[in-house]
Amino acid sequence: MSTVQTTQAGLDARDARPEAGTPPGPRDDGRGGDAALRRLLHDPLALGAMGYVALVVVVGVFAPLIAPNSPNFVDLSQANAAPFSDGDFLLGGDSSGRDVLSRLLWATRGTLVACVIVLVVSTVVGVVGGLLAGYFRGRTEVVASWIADAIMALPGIVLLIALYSVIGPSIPTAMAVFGVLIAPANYRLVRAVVAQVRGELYIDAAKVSGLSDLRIVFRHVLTAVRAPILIQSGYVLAAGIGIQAGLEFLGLGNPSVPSWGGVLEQAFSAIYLNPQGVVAPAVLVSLTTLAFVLLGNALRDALQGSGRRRAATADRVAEARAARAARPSPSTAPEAEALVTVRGLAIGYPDGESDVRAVVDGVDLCVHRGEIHGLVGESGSGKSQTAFAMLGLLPKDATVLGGAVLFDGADLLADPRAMRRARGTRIAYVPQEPMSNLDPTITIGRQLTLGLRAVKRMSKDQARTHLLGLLGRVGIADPEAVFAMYPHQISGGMAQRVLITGAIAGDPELIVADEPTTALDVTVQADVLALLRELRDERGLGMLLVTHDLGVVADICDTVSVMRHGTIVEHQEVRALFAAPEHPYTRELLSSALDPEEA
Ligand SMILES: Nc1ncnc2c1ncn2[C@@H]1O[C@H](COP(=O)(O)OP(=O)(O)OP(=O)(O)O)[C@@H](O)[C@H]1O
Repeated sequence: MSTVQTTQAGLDARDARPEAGTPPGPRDDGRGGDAALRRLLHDPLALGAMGYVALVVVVGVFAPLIAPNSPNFVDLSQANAAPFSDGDFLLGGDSSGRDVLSRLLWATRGTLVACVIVLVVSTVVGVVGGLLAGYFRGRTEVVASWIADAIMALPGIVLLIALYSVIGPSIPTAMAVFGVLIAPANYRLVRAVVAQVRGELYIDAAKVSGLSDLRIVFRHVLTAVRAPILIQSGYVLAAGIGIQAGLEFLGLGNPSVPSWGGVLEQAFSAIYLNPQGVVAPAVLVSLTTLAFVLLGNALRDALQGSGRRRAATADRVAEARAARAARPSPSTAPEAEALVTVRGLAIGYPDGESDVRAVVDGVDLCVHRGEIHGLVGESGSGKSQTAFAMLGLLPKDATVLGGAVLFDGADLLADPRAMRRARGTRIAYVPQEPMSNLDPTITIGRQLTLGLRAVKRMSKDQARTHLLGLLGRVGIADPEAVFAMYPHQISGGMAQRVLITGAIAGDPELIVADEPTTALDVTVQADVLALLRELRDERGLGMLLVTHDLGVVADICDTVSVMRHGTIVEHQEVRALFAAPEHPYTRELLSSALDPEEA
């Protein structure tokens, strides 16, 4: 593999891609940028790297004023003089008697120009290509990807040497060509981000509002690639320094123009006469490359959230937990005869740089056998987070700040093994979006069988017979046919019945259903609710039903907890709640449900 290919592979591997699912751009508001800058300015390595790069730039710009001599000034008495010897030249002289320090200072300009050329060419070619390919897809993407693959297949260093024979010693041209050679790294990065952003609903909304493709690309899509490209730039600059110094070292530069690689090559030729001579140019090239790599890393950490940030958040989590533990604690005993009891549940998420925001704060509730308990409240009140905590399905960045989920004598939050044992067999889940919870690549029968056999010892045939019976029970007219179908071949209502089949297949005692009818049309909603009620009656199941719909609560629930801003404001039997709501928020909720104009 050539040097350029190696560099390119390195650029790809270092991968400045945003974390999966979170293209930074569209979510970057001004505050995000400010927070990233603050993080950068608090990172000592980043500060050191930025300080060093700033120094190099200043030296490059003011080289004529700073350098003690002109780069081609000769003092033969200083030929091959060692650095810091008694002569006039601080870093000694090269084999022609020229001042090494002055040559290095003057060469900084050429190096900076070379870096800018590589950066501009690789960014313009890569970003434009990636934007076009990722946004328009189809033939544009096929052609652009073919060109990118072809460029990546070129033996870069050989090409640059061959170029020398055609254009002569022109480092700017060679660096422009090098920019094109590494542009595919930017192209791939941008194309991947754009392909992801393109599917977002706000892009569809922009199209519908009549914005032209060009404006959508510049206003919405380009912002999404800003951060990854910025991160990649550090690595591109580092690669540019290495390649420029390499070409000069091979003697492919203009000998009359001073360069770091040229000084290194001269020192290397005279290594037996003046071994220390190689140190200064080698250190300069290495330090500058290192500074750009560190800057790239620091930008990545600052823009994507760093370990320091996580550590700071961990401190705040510990503080929040300690503060909660210090409060007078409610009972930690399970409710008498309850199937599951939630006590003082508190869940937090990182907020800003180092804070933790509680989104569920001291929730108490319980569900008995044969009871359907509704958890109702406005959007964002913390209903789903409560349900996810009971299932051990909280997202990675969520933190349990306190509380317990007591089930069969164990606290499922404190005992992950008990949670694993209970989930799928004794506690099951019915999700909101039936279609997105079925794997489109395998048949309904296969995924139901896989799920069932993961929790129950059964042969494939036994599982099939059991599942076909259940599919019939949940109202699927032709279970055999549906068993062999893929998810896209069935309707949303059927998909929800399939998921309910999966939930009851392990014979659970508790079902947690998160808005199980929200994604369905009204008649199918009624059928699914009736099915859940029948299953409760038949099997004596306990059910926690998360919903924002008071109609659903009135239709199916026995008891209800009303949630607002992460806490339960009222707990009642359903009839009592509708007849005499106690909390002002419940009254507000009921009146807006009865009067849709107000809602
Ligand atoms: N991954 C996350 N990171 C940060 N905050 C989150 C995350 N997931 C949820 N939240 C926050 O937690 C709060 C409660 O969310 P939750 O999904 O439980 O609301 P909900 O009551 O179920 O509402 P909805 O019916 O709209 O889903 C919200 O303020 C939400 O912004």
